[in-house]
Order: sequence, then C-alpha cells, then structure tokens
Amino acid sequence: MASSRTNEDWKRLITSKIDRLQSPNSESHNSGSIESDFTAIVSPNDPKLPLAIDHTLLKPDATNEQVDELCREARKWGFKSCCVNGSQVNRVVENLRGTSVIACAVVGFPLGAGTSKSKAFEASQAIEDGAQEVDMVINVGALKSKDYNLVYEDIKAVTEVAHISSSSKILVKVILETISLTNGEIMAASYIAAEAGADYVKTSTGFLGGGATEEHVGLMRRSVAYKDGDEGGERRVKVKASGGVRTFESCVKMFKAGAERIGTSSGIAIMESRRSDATY
Ligand SMILES: O=C[C@H](O)COP(=O)(O)O
Repeated sequence: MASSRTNEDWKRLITSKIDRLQSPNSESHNSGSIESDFTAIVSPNDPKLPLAIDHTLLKPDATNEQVDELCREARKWGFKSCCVNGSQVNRVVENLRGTSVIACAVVGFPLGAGTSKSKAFEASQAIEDGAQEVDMVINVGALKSKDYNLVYEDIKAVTEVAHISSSSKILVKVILETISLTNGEIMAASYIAAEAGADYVKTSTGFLGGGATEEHVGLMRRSVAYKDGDEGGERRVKVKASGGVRTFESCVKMFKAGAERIGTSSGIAIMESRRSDATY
C-alpha cells in the first residue's frame, strides 16, 4: 500500500523527531535503553556471542569453495547466520540444512541505487531460495534529496515481501550506509525505516570504508526507540553494527552502544580470541 504521506509530511515528522531526540530534557533523549541479551558479554567465551554474529562473505569474487568454508565455520562456531549475495543463498541453505544457522541475503547491495521493484524481486527470490533474513540497502541518493517518500516506499517494498508474502516472518535489516550520512540523515533514515516496518537498522555495507561507530549505533538506537514495547514488550526495531568490526573488543563496544547484531567478515578472528579468555 502506498504511503499517504507527502515529502512535506515526512519533513515535518522528521524535524519534530530530531528536535525531540536532541532536546536534553525530553523523554526521547533518555529513551532507548541499551540493555540487551548481549550487553552483559565480557568474555569471548560467552555462549551468546556467536548468536549475535552474521558471518559474512559479500565480496564479488567469492567462490563456491569460499562459501562452503564460510558455512563450515558458521556450523563450527554456531553463528546466527551466513550472510551472502543472492546467487549463493541456495548453496548456503543446502550447507546449513539441519543446523541452527540460518541464511541471510543482501538486497540492492552494495549501492542501494536500483529500483524498489528490483529490490522487492531480489528479496522474494532470496526468500524463495531459503533466506530467513534480508539485509537491504536504502536509496541513499533519495535520502540526500529529501525524497523521503521514495526512501519509505523503497524499504516498504521489501518489508511487505518479507512480512506479508511469506509464510514465516522473514527479518528485514535496513542498511543506511552511515559513512555517507550526516547525523540528521541517520536519524531521518532510522525513523523512516522503523515506520516502514524494518526489524533492524544496520550501519554499513563495509564497501565504502569506515563502518560502524559507537556514536552512530547509539544514534540509531535512540532514533528507533519510540517503537519499543509495541509488540508485547519485545524491542521492536534493533540495531546491527557492520563494517570494520574486527575484534571482540569492538563487538563489546557495539553491544554497549546498543547493537544487538554484528555483521562481520572477521567472525573467525573474533571467536579465536577465546584462546586468551580475556575479559573487557
Ligand atoms: O554486512 C557486513 C559487512 O559487509 C561486513 O563488513 P566487513 O568486511 O568490514 O566486516
């Protein structure tokens, strides 16, 4: 269903949202408790750690053998998912059959500049192939043009496919590409994603350098906090930190800032820090 909001409506809503978030005395400023299943993790030996990690291989020249290895590693360590490009979803699903590790597919990746219809189709194909989570890139150019309705419809095209058309609910993570955005744009994009039914807002593709920062994760967390409690007290929109998260210490920082999922191509290095049994 098309949004009944115009770009002017969105501008008003976003301005009021940002004003509330920036006001030190407002309820919104203090909302968005960062307590989660993962904030208490102080050791890489904590069994919850791998459940927060999307084990990721998104480079364009990834071979079948590398995808198989990714799945072997995910099974060994018990990661939450293997995150891959669409053409590899079938292979990942076959590799992970009978395990608790799920397949996650990226959509509109890494630029996010294609059409909403193509993103929706890509998502539906990935879901048909067995993906249980979909990570889509927003239309960054539309956001910067303040074409908020396009940004919303673009996300909605994917959340509708994932939440309505499939028999089991597929989670949608919305990649903002924070390195390209101002703080105001991060708040606006987080708010629009939450309104469009996102399950997570995610920082980065990892393709533009930079990546997740504690500041951006915290800002995203606060921007979507207004949705908390909508569904039986469950936190409604979560934050995934991705791009440049290479160490256990970095994971801990992201959890403390409000992330409840980490996307990383360094999952093995992170898990192998178990040897030291360090606490932070
Ligand atoms: O979605 C996850 C990112 O692409 C991973 O980025 P990374 O290679 O910097 O860990």
